[in-house]
Amino acid sequence: MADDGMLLNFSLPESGILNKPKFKGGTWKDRLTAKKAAANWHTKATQRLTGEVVAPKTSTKATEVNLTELGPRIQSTPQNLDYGGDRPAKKPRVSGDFQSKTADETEAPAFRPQSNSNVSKQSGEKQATSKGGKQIISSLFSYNPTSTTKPEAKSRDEDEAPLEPSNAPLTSELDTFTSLGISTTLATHLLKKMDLKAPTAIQKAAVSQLLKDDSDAYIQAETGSGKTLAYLLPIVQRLMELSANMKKRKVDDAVHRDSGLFAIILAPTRELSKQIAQVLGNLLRCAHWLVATTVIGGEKKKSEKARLRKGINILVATPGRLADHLEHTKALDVSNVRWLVLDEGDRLMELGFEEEIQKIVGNLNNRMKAKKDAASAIPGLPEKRTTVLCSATMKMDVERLGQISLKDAVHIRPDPTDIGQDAVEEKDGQEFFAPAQLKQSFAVVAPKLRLVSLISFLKRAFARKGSVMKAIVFISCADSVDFHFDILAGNLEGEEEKKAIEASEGPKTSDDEQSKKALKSKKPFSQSDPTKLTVTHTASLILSPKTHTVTTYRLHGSLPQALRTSTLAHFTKNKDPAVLLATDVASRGLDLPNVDLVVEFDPAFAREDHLHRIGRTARAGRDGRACIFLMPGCEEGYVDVLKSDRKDAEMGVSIGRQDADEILKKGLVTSGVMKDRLEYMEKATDLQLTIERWALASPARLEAARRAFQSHVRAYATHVAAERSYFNIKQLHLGHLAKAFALRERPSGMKVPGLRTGAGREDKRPAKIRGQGGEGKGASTRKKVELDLPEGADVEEAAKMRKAVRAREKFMRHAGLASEFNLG
Ligand SMILES: Nc1ncnc2c1ncn2[C@@H]1O[C@H](COP(=O)(O)OP(=O)(O)OP(=O)(O)O)[C@@H](O)[C@H]1O
Repeated sequence: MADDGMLLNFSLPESGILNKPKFKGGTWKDRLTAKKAAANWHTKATQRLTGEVVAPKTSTKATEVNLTELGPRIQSTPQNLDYGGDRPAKKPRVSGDFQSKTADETEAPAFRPQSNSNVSKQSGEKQATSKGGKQIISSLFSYNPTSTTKPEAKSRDEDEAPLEPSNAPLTSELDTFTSLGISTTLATHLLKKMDLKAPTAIQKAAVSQLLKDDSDAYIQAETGSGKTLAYLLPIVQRLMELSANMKKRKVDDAVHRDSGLFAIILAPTRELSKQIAQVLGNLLRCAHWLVATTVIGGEKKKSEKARLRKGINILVATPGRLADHLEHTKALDVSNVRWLVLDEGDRLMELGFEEEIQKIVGNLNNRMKAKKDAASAIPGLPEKRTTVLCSATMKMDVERLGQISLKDAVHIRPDPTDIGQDAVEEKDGQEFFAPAQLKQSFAVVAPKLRLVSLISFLKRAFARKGSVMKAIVFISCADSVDFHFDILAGNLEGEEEKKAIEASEGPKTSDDEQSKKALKSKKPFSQSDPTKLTVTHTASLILSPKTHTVTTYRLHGSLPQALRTSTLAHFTKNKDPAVLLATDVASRGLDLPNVDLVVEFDPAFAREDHLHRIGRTARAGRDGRACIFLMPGCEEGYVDVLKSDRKDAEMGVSIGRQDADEILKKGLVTSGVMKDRLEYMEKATDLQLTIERWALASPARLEAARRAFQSHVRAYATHVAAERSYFNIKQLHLGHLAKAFALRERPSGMKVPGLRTGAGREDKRPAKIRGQGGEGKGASTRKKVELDLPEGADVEEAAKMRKAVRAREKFMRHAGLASEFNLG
């Protein structure tokens, strides 16, 4: 089969499986090692077949590898993890150490499907020779750690009816927009032009409060509950009233673009800012004399300045860019600003925008005071400015941010009776949950099986047209997004590509071939090397079933802004099935239609981020599914965090659980009938080997795979301290993980030139200087990222958390993520 010499030993040896094989070839050391491995396997198989119980050893002696730039020494074999249960310290075997062997001469059973799959999983790792470099080719199904969790008896079934939604519009006849104080004109516009019949619970609470008085407010509600309109509606309503008053008093015709800037909305990402501006634009169609615009960077400042000069009433901005304009754009007069909204306030804080926000607030205060002194305020304009903070998740940072910009803020939350729930018992005021109707599950997948399991999972999800229209897969870093995009994009080149598709689907009929040909013709990029950053979407050969095409997309902060925008727009408009591979740039606030599945392939760095990620589905009362991939061992402890997402946990609603075996069977054995019980292993192995060969075939791809692996490990080291017991880098089996990046080399020897530093960013200056806000001079004065310290956290814990945040910040810069959040 393979030119890499991998032998898949599917048939039972004639001498019987319990007879010891003979060892030939290689050096005496290799023969001895192989003999020992086979003897060990032989003993275990005998014990199992004779019913003898083998007590698993819980620890393995770790072999340490020093992965450059990772900081702490990381062990290639994790501590305290049961990798096969009875294995002595494993010395990685390297194919280059062997002399060339024929398939017949290869003895250690790498992948040995037998009647007892447990036995096959205990079989030894296998090495093979390759022309040239040293390679480790391990079997996918051997030495995998065993899971520590069991499916719960009362788990929510996939096909079960969803629970009552908690973020849907209200259904009572009494709950109308007009009953909240919204004018008939605006309410009619909402109904007729935006198809919004009734407010959601948070809109009901926020609109009535913000129309009633000018107190600062903190709006907190689940993801997808309509918070954007919850703050936009009262602002637009108040401005429409102001305009009507001016007309009545004959002060002026009405409010127009030169009347002044009345409201500023700040958001942490450009994508979110654009989305808010779009909702606002739709709203303002019924008040065309009000003008809104965005200043978010990513385009020439000159054109932003020109728009500001023309006059605007509402501004949507990212903090860095706004601070910059406040300093350098004279035309920007903020003396009339009476509403300041900080959307995703906790994120703004977390990414170190505190200084910019302080600068902005200070500037607004000064200009407002100066204007008052000049007694030239517009009649009817509120005396004081209202600051509104909006987020689905609340942390200490947000409260700190509140202290600098919010005074005696009213905490606005949905009335529990409106969302069919009892009042939530608050623990330190920090309770936030996933939407009730969201079906959550977790997949326990060993590191080696991650890549094939992801492909299988997505194949299964998109198998039936209409079952999943759109999915988002969250990946920790941009390099890894690119690597997985290249694979899903079907960029496996010619024969290999065909083999991978066949491996994952079985042989094709001529009709199938035709449909695949049609798919191929859609491919817009070169087949030879990793796709260029200019390609962000393409038909996915590997995911597309015979009946329809699945398009794969990628999105991360290292892409040029114009491309980020066009990619999202394309994904949004695409009416056919599509999957978006994205970093956390897509986790906050984005309202992408028809997303019915979120996959957290890499768990989020913190629970709050996880809630925002899964909140991209199950929005505004619609159904949705979310699945998180966890590795066997300590990561499975994260299920407790998943349980804490649910208000209904006490009602016995549990989180569904899937195993890699199940995922592979469902995704790869598409005929529905397995030829034998181990067919899925064969298919998974073929798929994995094809991808490995594809990666090996080009130095550029290999480098991309290495880069992805290293960035992934770096990212892994940046989980918040509070969750590091689940995501413990010392427990990470780097060798096994490397396989999920199609690598056949030791992590310790890996050299990755040119790790991503934010390529594709328009602003190439260092993050420090970019921190000045675009046209900055000198070094940044940005403060260190502040922490989400729980009350009573001790000094040691605080230090740990600080370190984690710093590491995360450093990683973000390294991985080009800083630009995702416009840290400059
Ligand atoms: N009253 C309503 N009736 C029906 N749909 C609504 C209503 N209000 C908002 N929506 C829709 O709900 C979806 C989510 O709204 P929005 O993006 O404002 O949620 P959010 O609470 O800000 O979410 P996140 O926390 O993820 O940012 C949007 O598609 C929006 O059009």
